[in-house]
Amino acid sequence: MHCLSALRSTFCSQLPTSTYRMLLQSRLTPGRTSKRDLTAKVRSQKWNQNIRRVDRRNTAYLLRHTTWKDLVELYEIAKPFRKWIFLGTSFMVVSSGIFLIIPRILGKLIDQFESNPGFPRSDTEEELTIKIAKFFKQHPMALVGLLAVGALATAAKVYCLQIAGVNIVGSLRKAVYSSIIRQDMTFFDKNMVGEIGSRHAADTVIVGYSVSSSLRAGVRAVLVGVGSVGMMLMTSLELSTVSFLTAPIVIGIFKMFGRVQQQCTWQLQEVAADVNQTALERMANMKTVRMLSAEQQSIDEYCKKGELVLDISKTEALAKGSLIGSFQFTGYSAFSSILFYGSHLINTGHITYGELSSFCLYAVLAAASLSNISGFYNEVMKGLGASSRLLELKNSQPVMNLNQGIRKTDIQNSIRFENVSFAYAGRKKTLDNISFHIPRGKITAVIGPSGSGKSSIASLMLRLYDPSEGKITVDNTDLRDINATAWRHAIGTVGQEPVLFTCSIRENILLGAEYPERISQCDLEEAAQLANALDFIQGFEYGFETMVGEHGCKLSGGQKQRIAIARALVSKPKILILDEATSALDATSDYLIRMTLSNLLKNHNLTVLVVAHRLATMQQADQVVYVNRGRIEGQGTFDEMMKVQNSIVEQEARRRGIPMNEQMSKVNTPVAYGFSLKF
Ligand SMILES: Nc1ncnc2c1ncn2[C@@H]1O[C@H](COP(=O)(O)OP(=O)(O)OP(=O)(O)O)[C@@H](O)[C@H]1O
Repeated sequence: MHCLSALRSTFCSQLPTSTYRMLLQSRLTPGRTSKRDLTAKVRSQKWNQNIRRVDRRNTAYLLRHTTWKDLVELYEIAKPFRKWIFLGTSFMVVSSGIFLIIPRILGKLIDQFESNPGFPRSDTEEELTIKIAKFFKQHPMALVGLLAVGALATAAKVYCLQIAGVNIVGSLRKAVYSSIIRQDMTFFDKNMVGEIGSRHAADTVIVGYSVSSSLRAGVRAVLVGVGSVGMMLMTSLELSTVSFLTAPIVIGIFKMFGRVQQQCTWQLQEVAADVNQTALERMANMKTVRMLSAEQQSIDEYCKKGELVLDISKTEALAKGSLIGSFQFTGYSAFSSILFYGSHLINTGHITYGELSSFCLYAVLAAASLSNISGFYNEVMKGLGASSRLLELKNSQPVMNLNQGIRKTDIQNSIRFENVSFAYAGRKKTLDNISFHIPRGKITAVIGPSGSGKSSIASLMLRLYDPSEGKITVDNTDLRDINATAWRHAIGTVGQEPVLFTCSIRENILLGAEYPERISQCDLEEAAQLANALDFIQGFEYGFETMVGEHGCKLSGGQKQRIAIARALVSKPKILILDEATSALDATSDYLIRMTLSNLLKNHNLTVLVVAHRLATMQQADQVVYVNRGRIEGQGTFDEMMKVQNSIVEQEARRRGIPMNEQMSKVNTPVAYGFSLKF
């Protein structure tokens, strides 16, 4: 459970995957119709009237995706644990065998104790069970011993199959998580992280339940069911015929109500994932909900979706109730018929009291098995549906292989964007035929209005996405041919908003290292010192071991930012990508961060791409690239850009409402950094 909740929190914390990818924790489907769409359609319909139609769609979807290939694949995952499965099944055969023979022996014992006129009917009836019954009559403790062996075999069976189940689900969960974390960024653009997370968590629980409890109960039910029916036939053919007459009725009832129940259960899983997603999203962004006073709105939305769950649950409960009620009616009717007809057979000397008793016990066992088999069928189908979705996630192949290609960790000359165009999935071109170069050891500032494509350029340089057209080269090697993992490790990245994970400061900083185990305390402190973070970290009671809270909520904005900078620097990268934040920090934090980066850029001969929002940053750059609506509209040094009539830099300043002369005069004072522009 602990592991599960950890996974759930990993998934559902809604941390941007691009950040995670940038930090290269990827060491470790193409999108389909969103379930949200399905839910929206379902909501817009009157459930009680249309449930069959909607459910069929869903069932069709699930069954279409449940193939024998899935079973084969599940078997492959289960293969390493076949020893446990074999042991468990063997113990199951032993325990089922013992408990199947007991009613027959008890029947014979009853006949031995009773002065039964029909017992034994002939010498040939000195069958094995009679001999065993006689033995147990003389040695009653042996019967207790046999029962104890049966119980021990049952306990061993449960243990072995549970271990097998837990291991199989663990392997499946790991495989699916590894696959999700390696997907292309497009996958996360198309799919809602909360929904994938809750599906991953919920589906693995369902598969886990199916392969451990349900499968165990199901196989036992089949064994006991077949055995009981066999024993019923052996005990009395006439009574068996009466009992089996009820079978078509039971099957009919199961078909009628069982299917509706099954469909409702599947539908519930879909809707529950959506409700879960809504709740998690709001809870993860509580500050924003509070600031917008959107509490009531959030509750209303949650309740609205909850009503849908209630609607489906009502139908499910009705089907379930009808199923159980009908089973009970049929069962008791069949049992009464057996007793009536059985007493008639005793009177006519066809069977003995003991045989009627055995038969009744076997009939109860058979009925219980039938009910367990139907439950087993439901659970297995549910498990197959869930596993097919998990396998779909597991087998989804990302276009970009993270660990293939040339390992490049530095540049000799430059990075070049050559006629690069790029569009996000389902969007128009974000970047349109852009060409520029980022020389080694120089600072390149990309400027431009909001939404013009600056951060997208940074994403392409990090190889979070590949260009749709044109190419990016690193010393004449196409970036597509370069090992993405190694390349990203070579680049220190500070994003627009600092993203911290729910762990200690040390762990957050080490996320930036390719080999965290090789980073010494000295390296860690050096990175923190460079990022101007060492003083405040050492001021905390637990220093580097201080937990930062969810999304770093226990730290100030400036502290988060500086830890993010330390994380970018801990591996001593030669290339830096800095995306200036557009929201304001307090002037002092802003100044500290600015000075930190300024010193870093001056003294470390780094190749830097900075998405700049402030003039001070632009002024520090060796070249400035102006992007507007996805096109490059100006390029040159800061001074060159300033000389241009109605210069772009001036336009930028004016657009931001900053008088040029005032801005330039204050460029090196703390006040200059307080107006909004920062890393
Ligand atoms: N993951 C995404 N999926 C789809 N569209 C996206 C995605 N990220 C950005 N966009 C779109 O691409 C365009 C450029 O976005 P980008 O973030 O590169 O702009 P920007 O210049 O960095 O903006 P800002 O200065 O406001 O940060 C915008 O229209 C944006 O809506």
